[in-house]
Amino acid sequence: MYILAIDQGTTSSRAIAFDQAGNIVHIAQKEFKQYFPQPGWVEHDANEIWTSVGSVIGELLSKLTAKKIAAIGITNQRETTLLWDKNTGEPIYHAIVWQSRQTVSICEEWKQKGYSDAVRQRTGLLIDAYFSASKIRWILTNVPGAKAKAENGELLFGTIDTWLVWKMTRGKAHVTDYTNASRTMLYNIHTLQWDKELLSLFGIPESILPEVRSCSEVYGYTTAAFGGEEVPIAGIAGDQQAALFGQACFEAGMAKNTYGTGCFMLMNTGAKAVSSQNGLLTTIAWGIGGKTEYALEGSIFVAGSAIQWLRDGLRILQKSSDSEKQAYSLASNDGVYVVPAFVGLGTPYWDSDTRGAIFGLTRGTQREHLVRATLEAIAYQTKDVLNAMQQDSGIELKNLRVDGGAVANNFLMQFQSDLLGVPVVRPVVNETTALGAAYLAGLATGYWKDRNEIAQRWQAQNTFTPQMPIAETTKLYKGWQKAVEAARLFK
Ligand SMILES: Nc1ncnc2c1ncn2[C@@H]1O[C@H](COP(=O)(O)OP(=O)(O)O)[C@@H](O)[C@H]1O
Ligand SMILES: O=P(O)(O)OC[C@H](O)CO
Repeated sequence: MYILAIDQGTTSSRAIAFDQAGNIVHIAQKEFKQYFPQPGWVEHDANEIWTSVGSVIGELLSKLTAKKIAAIGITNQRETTLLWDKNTGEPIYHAIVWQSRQTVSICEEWKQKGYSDAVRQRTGLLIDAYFSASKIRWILTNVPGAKAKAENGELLFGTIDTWLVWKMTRGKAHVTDYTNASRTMLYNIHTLQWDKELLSLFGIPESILPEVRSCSEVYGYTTAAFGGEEVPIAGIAGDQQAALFGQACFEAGMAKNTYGTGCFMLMNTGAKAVSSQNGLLTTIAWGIGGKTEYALEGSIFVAGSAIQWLRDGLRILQKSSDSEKQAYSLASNDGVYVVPAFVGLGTPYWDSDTRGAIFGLTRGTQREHLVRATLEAIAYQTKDVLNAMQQDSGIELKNLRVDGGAVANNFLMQFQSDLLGVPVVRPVVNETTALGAAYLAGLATGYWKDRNEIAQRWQAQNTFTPQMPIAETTKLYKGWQKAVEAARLFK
């Protein structure tokens, strides 16, 4: 028997079957369309997401058969917001993606009305277009008839986990989990309830919200998509929390960084919700068996997507992986810095208006410099986040567990370790997000016994240790800080 994880990410959907040892048995992946209706807006068609998920599940079932699947775990791009008609099941607007900036003015208004403290204290977040609340508000305001339908109880809201479970159970379950709820800006992470006061301030009716459940329990059973097999859907977590779980960061003080489209560093803070003074988010790591654990999170909006920009925008790379060789072809960045603030800056700046910039160009600058500087920017942004994290938690990081598409890049990993001054550890199974979701589903159904069993299975594939003299990394990092400061002046 296997556990099936569905990882519904920003650019692609994956289905992965894991065996008892936590190894990948089969994997299927499908990209889907990104919509950019206006500058700074990012949207998805939720039906296309569902089709892509159906297609990867179908591909896997053609190899495995549904009878061999013991349970399903779901993990998803977080915050991305969808409203659909309860009766017809049709979305009333595209899903507004986490990266999208179309609700910046709504957030500005909420800040001016003085809601920031309440939001921070109750949800652990800051008011930003990143989170679901302003996206819901935008749809209710801008889609004709949406407000009336919502008030009549005819609309349902969901992040993508909710949409997938609803589709897979044919509308029987309208649920989410603590981690996804904690990214809506509507959920009180201390009392574990939708916050009625925030809902009323934001004009969002509670009737559209899903029921919030733990991360590891049976929410419902599949129907048609599995050839009629009733397979339990038994784990849900937002992708960054799932990766923290898949990396077996079970002790307070353990942290992981995922290098995908963006970069997300989460540190487990145990039963304590640590509030940040340095632009980090306080969020739910997971809630299992009546116990809630928390995390501090630093969110970097542009990481791997800056490499995609080099490839598809500037067209100076053929493949993302070519970036490693090009970076290594230079002995240094020769003073060139790229600030990839394409959709503003997240932690610790939370600055929606700054845009990308390049500094330090000379007549001798070559494309390799841009490639190297872009990779370095991913590592510098991670250092910004870790500095904030160490200050807020008072914890000195012992090592950083890493995962995501861009960790294949050895230049990036080595530079990251040099810059942070701690070992950077890449695990054998890089699909930690899916693995985390599989573990949550497997724990709920007795496929795995407990977390100890999982922690023992975690294995390092490669450890990068600091090599560069501290004087050099200090100088490089100062250059980055100057570059960010200068980029922020240009608005
Ligand atoms: N060798 C590499 N070097 C640098 N970046 C890479 C490399 N391979 C993949 N990437 C980047 O990693 C990202 C894909 O990672 P993935 O974890 O699949 O992202 P997501 O889950 O956000 O869709 C892409 O943005 C891509 O540019
Ligand atoms: O789909 P990813 O891996 O880019 O992750 C997106 C994050 O969940 C956004 O908060």
